[in-house]
Amino acid sequence: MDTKIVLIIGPSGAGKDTLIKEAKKEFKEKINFVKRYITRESDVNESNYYIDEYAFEILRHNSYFASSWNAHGNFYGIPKRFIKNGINLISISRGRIKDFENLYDKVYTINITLPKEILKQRLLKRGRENKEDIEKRVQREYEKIEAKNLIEFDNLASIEDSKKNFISLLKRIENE
Ligand SMILES: Nc1ncnc2c1ncn2[C@@H]1O[C@H](COP(=O)(O)OP(=O)(O)OP(=O)(O)O)[C@@H](O)[C@H]1O
Repeated sequence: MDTKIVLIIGPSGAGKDTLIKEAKKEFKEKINFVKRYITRESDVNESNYYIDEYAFEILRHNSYFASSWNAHGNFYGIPKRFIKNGINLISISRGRIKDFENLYDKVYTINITLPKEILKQRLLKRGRENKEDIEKRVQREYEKIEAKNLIEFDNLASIEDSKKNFISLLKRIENE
């Protein structure tokens, strides 16, 4: 079985977590939902591994991570040894696509998209951030995505329909 990397990207509120959760229910251990190391405690919705900054730096220095980054003062890293044969699904920011393309032959990038107005409505409904924050998130402009195999995934449909489309997309990649 080939190693395939499926990267999930898209703006905040596009539906990345929702679709990944649905894929987990469908595929279970047939897909490797790749975990990460983080230099902070995981929140209740995450199942990542905590590591302190000192240990993180030693691992990073020794090329332990396929990809690592810093966001809001914390370090995140995806160990190379977490990548398995078959499909590996990883949610990351677009800035890290190249890390994986440099290391692995088969990398697919799925960009979850939504019109800004709908994005805003969904973020408001989710209610995790305040209005000002949401406005900033929605107005964020992104540069063109540079990816070898870029797949645009429109998440306008109902969760039920989008879930089906997302699962068939993953099955197509699995059988390619
Ligand atoms: N197809 C859909 N139809 C309607 N609502 C949806 C759909 N997909 C996701 N949502 C809702 O939109 C909100 C944002 O989705 P989600 O949290 O999965 O986005 P995200 O891309 O993971 O965001 P973030 O990057 O901020 O974590 C959630 O409240 C979710 O229930």
